[in-house]
Amino acid sequence: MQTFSGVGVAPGRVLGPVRQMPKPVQEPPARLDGAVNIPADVTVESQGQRIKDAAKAVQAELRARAATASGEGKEVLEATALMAADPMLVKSAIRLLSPEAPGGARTAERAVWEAAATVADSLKALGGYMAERVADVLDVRARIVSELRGLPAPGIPASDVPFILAAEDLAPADTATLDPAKVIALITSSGGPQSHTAILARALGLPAIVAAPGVDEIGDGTEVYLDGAAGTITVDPGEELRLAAKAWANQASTIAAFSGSNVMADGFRVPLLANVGTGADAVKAADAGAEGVGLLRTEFCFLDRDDEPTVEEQIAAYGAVFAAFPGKKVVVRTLDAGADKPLPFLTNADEPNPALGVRGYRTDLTSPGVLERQLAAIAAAEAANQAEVWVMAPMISTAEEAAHFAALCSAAGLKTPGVMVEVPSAALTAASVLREVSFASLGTNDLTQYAMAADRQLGPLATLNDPWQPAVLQLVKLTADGAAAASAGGSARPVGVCGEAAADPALAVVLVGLGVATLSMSARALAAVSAVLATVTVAQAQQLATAALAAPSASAARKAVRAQLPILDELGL
Ligand SMILES: C=C(OP(=O)(O)O)C(=O)O
Ligand SMILES: [Mg+2]
Repeated sequence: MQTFSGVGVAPGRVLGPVRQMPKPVQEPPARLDGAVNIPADVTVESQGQRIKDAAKAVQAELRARAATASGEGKEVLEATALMAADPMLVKSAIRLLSPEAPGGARTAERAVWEAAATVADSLKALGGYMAERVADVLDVRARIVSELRGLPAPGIPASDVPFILAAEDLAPADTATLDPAKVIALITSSGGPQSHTAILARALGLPAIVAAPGVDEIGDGTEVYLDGAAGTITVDPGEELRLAAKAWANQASTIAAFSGSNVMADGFRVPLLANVGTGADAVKAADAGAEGVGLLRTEFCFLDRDDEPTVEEQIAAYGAVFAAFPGKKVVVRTLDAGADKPLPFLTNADEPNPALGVRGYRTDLTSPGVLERQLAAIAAAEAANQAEVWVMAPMISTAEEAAHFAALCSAAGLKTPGVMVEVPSAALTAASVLREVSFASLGTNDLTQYAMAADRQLGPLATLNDPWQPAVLQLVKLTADGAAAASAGGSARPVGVCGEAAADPALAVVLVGLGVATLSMSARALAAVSAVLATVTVAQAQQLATAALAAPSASAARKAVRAQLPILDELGL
């Protein structure tokens, strides 16, 4: 039995066939020249026919998928299918094959590439609804070029049977097309525990393993067993593992749904909130019992566009989230563009070191006005809804930045300003940072990458990029202690956690023991985290936190804490 190992980022034991995520389509070389001789049997006519056939094949494939889809997905597939055989696109591609075309003859692939780029540019220039179709044109282009090359279509593979999706890594945009009814687990050769694959897996409740070298080479259709807690993948599993997967499926359904009010064994309340990116996520989170939203990733509302959303568009997007939580807390994070979440209208793609670049709150330096307009939109959406809105800035490094952000919030009429603590300098100076604002939320994903100087997206660094690292836990403690000092004699400055650490039930116990007041996670994790917190008192959580802080390594900390929480094994977590 061949095995692969990586970093388990979402628990679960499942068995199924692997499907590989096709590699992104590469741009075809610019044009035919002396180096690429056209074989004698290749004529403009034969190339033109190839383009027509490829466009038709893509259309047929999309139509077939639309026939089995429903709702919004069906509409999108139908619209894309129409675009695939659009005579305008096919005709202008064929025109570019001719030696008389401006710039000379092109290969069929290149002609499609350029023709679609021209269509995309004109749609963009039209703006509004038309501009929103640009992504569809580029999707169709990638599909036709893949068809011409005889390669699998880009994007998450279509399949009639449930499968385990294997990839090098997944991008935030892949979220939209991933059907959790078909994809039963995720395995990637790259990415770390805080990568978007990991975040996506937890959001969808899918078992997942990242940073497992070689899994992007497993053949399509190969049956594998994976254990998301252990981080192992076994090819051609035997009967024993088949039974283990079955047992897990039975056990997983025994965790009680979250009641909507998280209480520890001694009656202490630690509100469990949800991380969301859109109004649809917020509705799901409210249904799952979330006590509010601890992180609204506003950039997730605008990932598919390259211009700044208007204030009206923003009001609608935030309002949809607020409407799902009347009377409850919703913490909005202002745009966190840059590094792993590039937004073309805010970030410079040529930065040599994007994680240390102009990202998050720092984009206010290079694109003044965007933050003020966003705060105005948040305030307007708040006025139109009943949610209790808190606002925080990502990537705050100093007390001065915190004070500036608080002043901007106050000018916009937003009463509860806060900061994300995800840069070690903010944790180290938490008392002065928190004197400037009303609350803090620990972004343990970035705090870990910056504390350990390990890019959160890099597979080989996944062991460093682990929020159980005692250095990260020290920074969490410093933040909680600093907030307590800033609050002394005045109003309380609560510290929450909204990084992925909060979704790990064992680590959630440690975080509470370190003084964290609220935990925010993907809605899928609420039930498991609540079930585990219900078995410990605050005093026990503090003892476990002390043990974790004293451990010599992340794995020793995890092991020491897990050994004291028998409920984890009982629930298969
Ligand atoms: C919650 C966080 O933000 P993001 O993952 O969106 O960077 C974090 O850094 O922990
Ligand atoms: Mg972050």
